[in-house]
Amino acid sequence: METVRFEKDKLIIIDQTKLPSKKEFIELETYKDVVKAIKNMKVRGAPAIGVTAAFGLVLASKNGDFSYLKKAARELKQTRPTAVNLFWAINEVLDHAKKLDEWEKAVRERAIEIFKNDRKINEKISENGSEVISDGDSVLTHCNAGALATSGIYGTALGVIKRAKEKEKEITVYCTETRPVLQGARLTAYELIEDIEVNTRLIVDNAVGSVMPDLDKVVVGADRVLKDGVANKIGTYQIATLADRHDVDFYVAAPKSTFDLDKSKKDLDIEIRDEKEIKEICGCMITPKNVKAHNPAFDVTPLELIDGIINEEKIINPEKEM
Ligand SMILES: CSC[C@@H](O)[C@@H](O)C(=O)COP(=O)(O)O
Repeated sequence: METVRFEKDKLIIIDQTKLPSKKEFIELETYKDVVKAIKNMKVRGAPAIGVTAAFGLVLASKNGDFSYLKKAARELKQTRPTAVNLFWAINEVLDHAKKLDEWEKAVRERAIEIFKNDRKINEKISENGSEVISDGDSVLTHCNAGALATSGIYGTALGVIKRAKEKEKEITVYCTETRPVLQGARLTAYELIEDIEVNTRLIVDNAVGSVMPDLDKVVVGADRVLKDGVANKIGTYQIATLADRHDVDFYVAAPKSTFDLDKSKKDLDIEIRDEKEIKEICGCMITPKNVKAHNPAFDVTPLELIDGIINEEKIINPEKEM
């Protein structure tokens, strides 16, 4: 699954809004193209938007003017507010560029490094997380935290499942549709059956309570690990609450670049997306035209509902170690 690649001074991404019906790649030639692609969710998922923004800066650096690079960084930071990886990756590239005289070269070097490291980190998260999955487990995941949400190959939460499957553990994966953008129905279901080839059951979001008694584990990704909770796709908090009620272990898989432990829930800017995402399906209005919809894209799960946060180093017990 190739989410992002940088080739001949162009950024090539798979258009995630078209999946699974079309596997279409688009070429981004300027940082403005990258801004649009992130806003429109052609690329999405915390690590993937970080990596894409880093390459957006490479495209901006071709202009040769450092103030243009800083302008690009400001605009890229305004695309989506919640996932910290976006801000982390942009700051990493800028800091590296400031250190070297040949700043254009530095921008490119750091962006490529972030991309390559993300792949290695995903592999480590997947290996660490695969240890919590037992043979015969039924595991639920929400949204898409797979290869498509990262630089590729493993992903985070889906990487845990992929690695467990590689270790020949028999697993059944329940995946939620994840309204309103349907990352679960379109992207996770696709990765689970096409790439991971695991026994998969797609469920509507409202079915989580009904299947919870049959589950052994929940594994999700994260957009920001805060000192008092984990921000992830809207609906994660209610899944964690149900898991707690049914004594099902709830895990978050996320790289250290998703950690922002100086901030707490009250500091978080939760993205509110266009109400059209709720009111329309495939461009067709399904609600009364004038109804007001409220569309927060993320929620925060308090640490006491989380049994472990799996990163590239270890599995953290959030209540004891954070
Ligand atoms: C490894 S991806 C982790 C998260 O970014 C993922 O779970 C998620 O919430 C994605 O939201 P999205 O709105 O699709 O960007």
